[in-house]
Amino acid sequence: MEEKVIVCDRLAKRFGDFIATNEISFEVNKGEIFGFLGANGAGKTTAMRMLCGLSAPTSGSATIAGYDVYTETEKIKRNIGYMSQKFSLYENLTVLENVEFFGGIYGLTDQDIKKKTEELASKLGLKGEMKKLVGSLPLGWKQKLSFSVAVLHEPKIVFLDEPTGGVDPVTRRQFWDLIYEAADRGITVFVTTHYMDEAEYCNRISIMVDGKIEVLDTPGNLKRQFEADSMDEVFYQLARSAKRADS
Ligand SMILES: Nc1ncnc2c1ncn2[C@@H]1O[C@H](COP(=O)(O)OP(=O)(O)OP(=O)(O)O)[C@@H](O)[C@H]1O
Repeated sequence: MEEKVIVCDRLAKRFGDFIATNEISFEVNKGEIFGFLGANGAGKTTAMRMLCGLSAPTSGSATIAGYDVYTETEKIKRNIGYMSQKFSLYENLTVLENVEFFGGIYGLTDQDIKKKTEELASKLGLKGEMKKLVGSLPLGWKQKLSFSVAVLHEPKIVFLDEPTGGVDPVTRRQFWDLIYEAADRGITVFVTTHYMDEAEYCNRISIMVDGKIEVLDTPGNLKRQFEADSMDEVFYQLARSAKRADS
């Protein structure tokens, strides 16, 4: 049987009278790449914050790597990696200093950090750049580095919140090669994106509209269901029914 690393049942979050995430239910398997899509304001970030143990749900249940989102948030944090477009690396530290810093935060030994640093430098082709400030690197490199740092401690799940904003499809494709490698090692990838080429790369995707998950399936099945040639078309058909003002 497939190992379920995310199990979410009628998970909801209210802000006063407003229901940001409305009873969402789904499961994600070990090593799966799960795309979490929705228009602006659909409730993705709110849901992801609950799954990462950063915000208590109003109702429903969820376990992440077997740990409860109400009572075991510290254990959740130790077993996940997280990368977002907004928060990632320290721009005013060198590549090496960033890797050492996050390795330390994640509790890696000095020996592990050294080994991981060498692996990362060679895999990303950054051997000559380790002493450069992260701020001086092109955006695509920063994103790849940021992802590599988010999985430095081999977490069970890595959460990626719009990880590839602002780069071209070729650079996104290179980023996705890293995602596939991580998934092959058994790391589960939970990713939000607005780019439909990325949606096509996921094993399964859910699409949220106004706080609810409207559909959840493989990209191929969704295209068949909506008689669409692309995920763009599927997304458009669903998102145009959204009521929320900022969608
Ligand atoms: N702390 C809060 N208090 C009140 N309303 C909130 C709060 N956080 C989020 N919301 C509202 O909940 C809704 C969902 O927001 P959320 O950020 O989860 O959407 P999203 O799908 O991640 O959108 P985006 O793609 O723009 O990041 C929005 O209407 C937002 O204004």
